[in-house]
Amino acid sequence: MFKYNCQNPISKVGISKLGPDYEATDQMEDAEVLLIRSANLHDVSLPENLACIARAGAGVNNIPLELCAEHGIVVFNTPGANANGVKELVLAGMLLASRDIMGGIEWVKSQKGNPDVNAQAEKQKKKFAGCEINGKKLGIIGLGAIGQLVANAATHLGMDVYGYDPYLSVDAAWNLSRSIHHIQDLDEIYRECDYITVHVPLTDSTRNMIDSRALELMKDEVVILNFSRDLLVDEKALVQALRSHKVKKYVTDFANPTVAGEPGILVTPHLGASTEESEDNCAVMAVKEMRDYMENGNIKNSVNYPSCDMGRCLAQGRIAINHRNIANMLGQFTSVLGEAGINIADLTNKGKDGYAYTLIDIESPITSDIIKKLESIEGVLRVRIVK
Ligand SMILES: NC(=O)C1=CN([C@@H]2O[C@H](COP(=O)(O)OP(=O)(O)OC[C@H]3O[C@@H](n4cnc5c(N)ncnc54)[C@H](O)[C@@H]3O)[C@@H](O)[C@H]2O)C=CC1
Ligand SMILES: O=C(O)C(=O)COP(=O)(O)O
Repeated sequence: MFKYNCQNPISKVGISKLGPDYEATDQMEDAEVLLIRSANLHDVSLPENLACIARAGAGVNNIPLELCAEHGIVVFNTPGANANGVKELVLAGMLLASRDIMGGIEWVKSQKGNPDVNAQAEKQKKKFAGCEINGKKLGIIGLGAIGQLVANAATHLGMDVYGYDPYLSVDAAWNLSRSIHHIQDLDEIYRECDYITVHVPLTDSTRNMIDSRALELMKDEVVILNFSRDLLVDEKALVQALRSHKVKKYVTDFANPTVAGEPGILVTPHLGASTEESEDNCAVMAVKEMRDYMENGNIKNSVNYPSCDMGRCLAQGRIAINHRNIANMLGQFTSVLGEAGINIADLTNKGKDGYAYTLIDIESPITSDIIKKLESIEGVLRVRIVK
């Protein structure tokens, strides 16, 4: 039986996929598995027996990834599972920024009971008029799961799309419409585009990427959309740019004291992934990844450990070892098992950056002594008996 704890509400469709071997606990410290969305785990102490964290969503800036890796805790996310939900809100954001749709709706609301509202509306409507997005240049920073959906949809809406992503995967490139201009120099996006939308993860290297220098390069009356993370934008500089009419509108999904109530800023309360479909997709994928790890030791879509797949264990037993990505680890593992007379049926070892992971199928039962020996090898972070 595995104990799991949810730090955020997780869709019932996902929870229903857990099966009888999983028991919910309200006590985070008892959990072997955490299922989360945006809960901030940077300031909490992680449970002693925590084996993995499954983030039902894309962004993992709320999780101390390095600390988790150091403790042999594998962190998963669900790439692409909520991308369509975000794409649709980005499209809505572009339209809301182009005409004063919100202002117009509010005006009509304020006319409740006015028998002359129809005639008045015809007079007032010019206040809320705007422009079309058809034919405008859209710059997309980050062409991952969301960026590529936004790019393709925008081309269908008649926009001239400029995309920038220095780490673009081959798969992502295949998915992109051929009419999208592949931009090598980010400044070109800043200089050329009427709408700029950012779809990169928040990391130390992307923090504040839209700063006062970037804002200065932009066209007058640019519209900026941020459905990624608020800290990607220097929002104090952005407010100045709005007040001086350099920026026409800022559309953001992240409420904070700098943007709340500021004229020219449209803020939604982190609604990008809050659709039934995205919530279900993310939860189902998170549960699937987590179960494959807990039950088989396999790793798919981890953000701090390498992928590793040995299928289901058909041997007598399986050991999972999380360790540093350094020389001679495998040799030491096989020596310990060999000295104990345990034959290895199968073995996989994968490394990613500073961390590595080894799965070993064995043909006889393992004892706590052998586990202790494996744990005491320099560089081993965690040993888990999967079967
Ligand atoms: N508002 C919301 O509810 C949601 C927000 N998000 C945010 O959106 C971000 C992106 O999500 P996905 O597209 O699903 O992630 P993804 O991982 O599929 O795509 C991110 C892309 O950014 C690119 N990238 C990284 N650094 C870059 C840089 N310096 N310049 C240009 N491109 C760069 C990567 O190569 C990758 O293609 C997430 O990290 C998260 O912060 C994601 C889902 C929902
Ligand atoms: O997936 C992401 O990165 C998101 O920002 C969505 O967050 P949420 O699951 O709605 O708290």
